[in-house]
Amino acid sequence: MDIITVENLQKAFKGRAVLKDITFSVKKGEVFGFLGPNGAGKTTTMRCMLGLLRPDAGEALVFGENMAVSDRLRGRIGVLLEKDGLSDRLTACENLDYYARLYGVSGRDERVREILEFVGLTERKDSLVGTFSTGMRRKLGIGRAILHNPEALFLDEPSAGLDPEAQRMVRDLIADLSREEEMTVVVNSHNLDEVQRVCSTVAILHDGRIRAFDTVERLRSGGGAEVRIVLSDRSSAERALAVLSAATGVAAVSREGEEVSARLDGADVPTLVRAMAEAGCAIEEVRKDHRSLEEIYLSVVRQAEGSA
Ligand SMILES: Nc1ncnc2c1ncn2[C@@H]1O[C@H](COP(=O)(O)OP(=O)(O)OP(=O)(O)O)[C@@H](O)[C@H]1O
Repeated sequence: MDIITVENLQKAFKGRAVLKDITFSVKKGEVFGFLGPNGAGKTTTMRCMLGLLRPDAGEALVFGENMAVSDRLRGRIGVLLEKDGLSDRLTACENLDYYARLYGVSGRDERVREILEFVGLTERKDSLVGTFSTGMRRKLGIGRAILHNPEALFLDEPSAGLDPEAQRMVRDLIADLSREEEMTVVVNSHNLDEVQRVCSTVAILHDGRIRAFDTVERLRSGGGAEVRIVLSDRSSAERALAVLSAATGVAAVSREGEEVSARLDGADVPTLVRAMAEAGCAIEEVRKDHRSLEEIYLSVVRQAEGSA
């Protein structure tokens, strides 16, 4: 079931087209990563989805409705934008309590305690938010966004400016929300490693258009996985090279000493390993690699720049 549908979205600021034609959808329970260079239009798209900005054409629907006109949807979504809505002059606990009242959360005290625990801030619950590090503040911001148990969560650059440990905590929080709460999560991000680790689906935005949109798994295995085989000796490697060259579904083969590499185009690894073993190759190690999301992102963006 699609929770979010964005269709042919267009938006210009002062006559400059920022979103030229944006179409994608997000299914229930997915963690969707929205990627793109600075200024590509990620935040603008998110603001259109949230009903904070009116598109010039096209539509962005959440739970089948336009958020700009359907206020009752607010309780079903959680949002953490660049401005996190937390007050420096209140403690972590008081901030959450304020929002719990605003959302009419039942069992307020218990829920605030639960959220503080979930984001790992129980020990700092009585500290003023103004004294928090960027990472602690971000965690509390995520806690604030999920306080009312939303079905869908929108995060704009959740790990920007965080050190690696805090980035990891944010990543783990997102993964937990998806796994344990089956929350649908939309993440705008520049952090390709984070997206590769937590997102199930991604869209790559460049110059106001979607240049790639697929599951992370399919994107990474598209364009051919590569298999590397280490043989025990050189004659085995030469034999393996001959077997792989003759096999169907192998796009390219090369050898370097005792190591043979093959780019796959339909062939599966167990069949190739069996064929090499039958030809008497002494195999030490077999490793299959997929392209990283970073490689895919860079090639998509470069291709888009080349065609612009
Ligand atoms: N309210 C506005 N008025 C004028 N221009 C705007 C407005 N909001 C965004 N823009 C412009 O639209 C473009 C896209 O901005 P947006 O913030 O959506 O990009 P982004 O992909 O989120 O970038 P970043 O990764 O840097 O956050 C930018 O050139 C920005 O200056």
